[in-house]
Amino acid sequence: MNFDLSHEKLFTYLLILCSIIISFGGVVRTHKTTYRACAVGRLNMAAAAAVVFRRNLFPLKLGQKACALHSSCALRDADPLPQASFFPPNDATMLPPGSFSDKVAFVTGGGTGLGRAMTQGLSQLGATCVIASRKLEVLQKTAEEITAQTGNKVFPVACDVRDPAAVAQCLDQMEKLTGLPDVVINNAAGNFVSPSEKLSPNGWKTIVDIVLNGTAFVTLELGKRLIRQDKGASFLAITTIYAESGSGFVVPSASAKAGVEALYKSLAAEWGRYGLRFNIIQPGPIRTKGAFSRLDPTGAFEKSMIGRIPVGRLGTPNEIKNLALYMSSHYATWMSGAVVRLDGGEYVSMAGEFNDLRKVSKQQWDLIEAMIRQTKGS
Ligand SMILES: CCCCCCCCC/C=C/C=C/C(=O)SCCNC(=O)CCNC(=O)[C@H](O)C(C)(C)COP(=O)(O)OP(=O)(O)OC[C@H]1O[C@@H](n2cnc3c(N)ncnc32)[C@H](O)[C@@H]1OP(=O)(O)O
Ligand SMILES: NC(=O)C1=CN([C@@H]2O[C@H](COP(=O)(O)OP(=O)(O)OC[C@H]3O[C@@H](n4cnc5c(N)ncnc54)[C@H](OP(=O)(O)O)[C@@H]3O)[C@@H](O)[C@H]2O)C=CC1
Repeated sequence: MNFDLSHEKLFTYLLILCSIIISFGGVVRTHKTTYRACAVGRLNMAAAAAVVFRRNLFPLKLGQKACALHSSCALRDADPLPQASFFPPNDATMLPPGSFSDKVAFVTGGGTGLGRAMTQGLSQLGATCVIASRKLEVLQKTAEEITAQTGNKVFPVACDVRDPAAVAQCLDQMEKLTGLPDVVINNAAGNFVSPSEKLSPNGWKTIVDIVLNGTAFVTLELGKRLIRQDKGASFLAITTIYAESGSGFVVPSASAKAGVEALYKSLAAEWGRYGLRFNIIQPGPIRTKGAFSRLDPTGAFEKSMIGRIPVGRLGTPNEIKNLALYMSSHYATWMSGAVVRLDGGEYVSMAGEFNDLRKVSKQQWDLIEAMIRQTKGS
């Protein structure tokens, strides 16, 4: 067997080994002060390991080395590309005030990240909102903050979307609080990067249960209730760009998100006759704690990811908010079965065979052109 252990790799493995040993120390010791010291040690070790891991994948220039060795720089956000200055995000709410007056909105995963941003926007434009997820404390805090900011009530309801009985109970609670919704946003999700050969059956099931079954339980239960009451509504699902292409290392999520898209397109065809619309947003990368802590925990991939986005930057939660509000509003009543990608061009940039030729310089193009012209008549 050929072991290629460069000094730097050896150092990385040693650091990871040290952090594991120190972690065990933290678990075994019970004295508070010692535990705290260990916890700090663990964090520093993890940060140092993250730095070295990142350096192995993307070697740094000389001037950056001092920063890389300092743990506070370890998980610094990657910079946007120069062209991003042409495309600044506009975080202002796009639709006119009152666009959701007298409307009720139900948002799963509305306590954090993109769900929170969409709830904030709906509430700002007049909606009464119900947000549902597992962590009641997180929901309560978000609900209080948004209600204080907009003056419109946001109700938190605890619900694990994997459990159909819990979903039914949550919707019972919602009916008592607000009545059935006019706007439904299926945003809750679970995900983590993992080589597929490391996935356990329960790892697979967990993601598929949250993303596909959870969306189906919420959508079918709400759909049946809305149909019974002869009430129209807009349903929106948040998927992702790799729902279409598939992606290695997030295979349960890719499979489940593709399922969600099939579910929504199918129901758009079947349930239009009941006054129900179904649409999908496929976001590209947007910095949220939930996503980045599970998809890029070391921070090693962010720079290369930004490098393949033609607009040169990540998206913002408010950009998704504005699109979601439009698609859920009375301005979009002719939109159903639509899949809208919002990703700064990342998807097409990854798909095109020749797109790496962006790296070719002007001089290199002159050379290439001359070589091609020389083939004339051959
Ligand atoms: C390249 C840079 C990327 C930067 C971002 C780019 C974005 C572009 C496109 C993005 C798409 C984004 C999609 C998203 O969905 S982001 C949303 C992320 N948010 C969340 O995931 C929030 C909710 N998540 C959770 O609660 C957990 O993470 C969870 C694991 C999904 C569920 O928690 P819980 O029910 O408590 O499950 P557990 O009991 O902890 O685990 C269940 C089984 O899963 C196994 N498992 C857990 N983590 C891992 C892992 N990292 N690797 C392998 N297996 C894992 C766990 O071991 C359990 O299985 P068992 O041991 O067999 O019982
Ligand atoms: N950020 C990004 O780059 C991208 C995100 N997306 C999609 O956007 C959506 C929001 O993600 P984002 O805001 O980034 O991440 P978050 O982790 O912040 O959001 C996920 C939400 O889902 C909730 N949730 C998870 N499991 C369950 C469950 N079993 N029952 C009920 N609620 C649950 C979580 O709340 P709780 O823990 O309280 O249950 C959380 O509020 C997701 O659908 C994600 O796939 C798509 C592409 C890119």
